[in-house]
Order: sequence, then C-alpha cells, then structure tokens
Amino acid sequence: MGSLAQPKQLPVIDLCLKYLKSSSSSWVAKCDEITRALEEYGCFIAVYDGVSQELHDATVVASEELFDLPVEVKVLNTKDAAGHGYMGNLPKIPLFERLSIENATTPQGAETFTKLMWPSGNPSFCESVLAFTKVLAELEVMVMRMVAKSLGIEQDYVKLLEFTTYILKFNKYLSPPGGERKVGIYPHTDKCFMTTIQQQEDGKGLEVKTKDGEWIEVDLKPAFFIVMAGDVCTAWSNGRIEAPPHKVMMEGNKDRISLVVSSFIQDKVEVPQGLVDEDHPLKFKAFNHYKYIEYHNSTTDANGKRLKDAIRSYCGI
Ligand SMILES: O=C(O)CCC(=O)C(=O)O
Ligand SMILES: [Fe+2]
Repeated sequence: MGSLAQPKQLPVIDLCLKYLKSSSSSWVAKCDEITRALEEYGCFIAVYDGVSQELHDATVVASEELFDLPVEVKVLNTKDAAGHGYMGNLPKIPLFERLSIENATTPQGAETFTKLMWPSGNPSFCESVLAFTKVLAELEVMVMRMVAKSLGIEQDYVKLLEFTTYILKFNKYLSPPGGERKVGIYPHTDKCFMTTIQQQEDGKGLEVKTKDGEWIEVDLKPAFFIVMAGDVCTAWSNGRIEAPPHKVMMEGNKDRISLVVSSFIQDKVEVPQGLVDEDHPLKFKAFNHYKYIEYHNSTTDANGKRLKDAIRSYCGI
C-alpha cells in the first residue's frame, strides 16, 4: 500500500502581541524558531493580531476604491526609484494589476499618493494606507529584531533600520476565464530587503518554492501574514537566509487582492561582522540597494526574462 505523503506546508508561527514578552524564555525560543524558518524556507506564515477588524475592513474599501479608478488616473502612478508604479493590461500576465505607494509609513508618502489619485482628497483612504503599512512594517521590524537577536547581530540591524523605507503595493489578480489555471505573477524573488504579504480574503494563490524545488501552495487568511526575505536580506545575512522564489497561480471564480509591504535600504548594505568567521567566509561585497535594483532592471531582457540569482552576480564573492 502506498503512503499518502502530506503536501509540504510553510511554518506557521504565532506572533500575536498578547503572547509576546521580550524577556521571557518563550520569546527567546520564538526568536530561534523564526530564524530557523527563514533559514529553511526564506519565509513563514505569521499569525498576527496587529491589524484590527476595523482596519482590515477599511483597507478592503480602500482597495476597491483604488482599483475602481479609471486607467487614465491609475497610470499617473509612475515608476519610483525601486521600479514600482502602475502595472496593468500586460500581455503576458493579463490577470494582474498593481499600484504602489512609496514611503507609505510616512504621512507625506500616503498624502502624495492620495492626492495624485484623488485631487479633491480621500482622507479615509490616506488614513487606512498609513495605518496598515505602519502595522506591517512593525511586524517586519519585530521579526527582524528577533532574527538579529538569535544571530547575535542586534546592533547591526538597529543601524540598518535608520535607513529603511517601506513601499505598499496593492496587487489585484482577476479570476481566469473558462475555469482554467493561469499564472497571476511569474516566479521571482523580491528585490527588497523583506516583504510582508496579506491576502484580503481566505484562499490560495501564492506559491513558494522550497530549496528542494517543490512548490508549496499557501492557503491564507487575512490574519495570516507571509513574512518573506528579499534578495537584499540574502546578501545582508551572508547567504544564511535565501529569498525564496514565489509566484501566484489563479484558478476558480474569485478575484484575489493582496497588500504587500516591502522594505528598502537607503544606504550601503554590508554583511555584519558577527556573521563572518572561519567557517562562514564573507560571501557578499558591500553594495547600494538602489544600484542593485538598477543592475537587476538593466539585466532583465526585452521579454521580461530576469537574470537568475541576480544578487550573487551583482555582489557575490
Ligand atoms: O500577491 C502575492 O501574494 C504575491 C505578490 C508578489 O510576489 C509581489 O508583489 O512581489
Ligand atoms: Fe514577490
């Protein structure tokens, strides 16, 4: 009789604020658990209570209002320094649409974008964008502090934080016509430091590739947040945490909306000394995050084919 192997799952880690006390032994154990999950999968599912029901409902309304705007308005969201901006009606991924907000943890970033989309104002949109991005950025900071504690590089992370900014992306994927299974977004690794993803409704779509080449389908709920390493974390962690390839596959008759907060470093990124020793030689040279993005964009060919392992070809030793 053949055994029925269970499909692989991403680790699920409870980070609800009410249970976390930074001095307790369970907190130290959690730091190690998160670090192991990131070392093994490059990401994990955080169960997190930082987004209230009220804030969640407000971001659902905000997404509807945003995607309902006419295309002529949405295209005003032009590319930022990290290469983000409006994307839609793309021949290779026709189901996909995206808008992104730079510096979304600052009132100025949220206001500039809101004014661009609604010149006569939309205060509730602006408030919910700001509040939501801040909560997800706080989750990322909490996670990375815990990782840094576990790896003995807390001060290096605190230094990096001073130069960290956050982008909020609204991603929408239409349900594919004719009941087919179709690509929503092609496999890639993120070019940021870290990414946190929330899916607005229960269900699948996101898939993450494991180190042994298996794709894990991720069944998400709004209270689950994927915390995922980007290429810049791969380099910063001296290769201990690999950014995982991921993609979105759409099937069924429901559209999918995800909100994605990604961090960017406005300074030189270099491997902390504490991660380098005889057994762990330096694997990445110091580099500038935005120059890396420029390099990555310049090596992406006309068909959108990306360089494999761009971070190692850019600054790997
Ligand atoms: O929608 C998702 O779950 C993933 C989106 C994504 O990979 C991205 O925006 O880089
Ligand atoms: Fe991504």
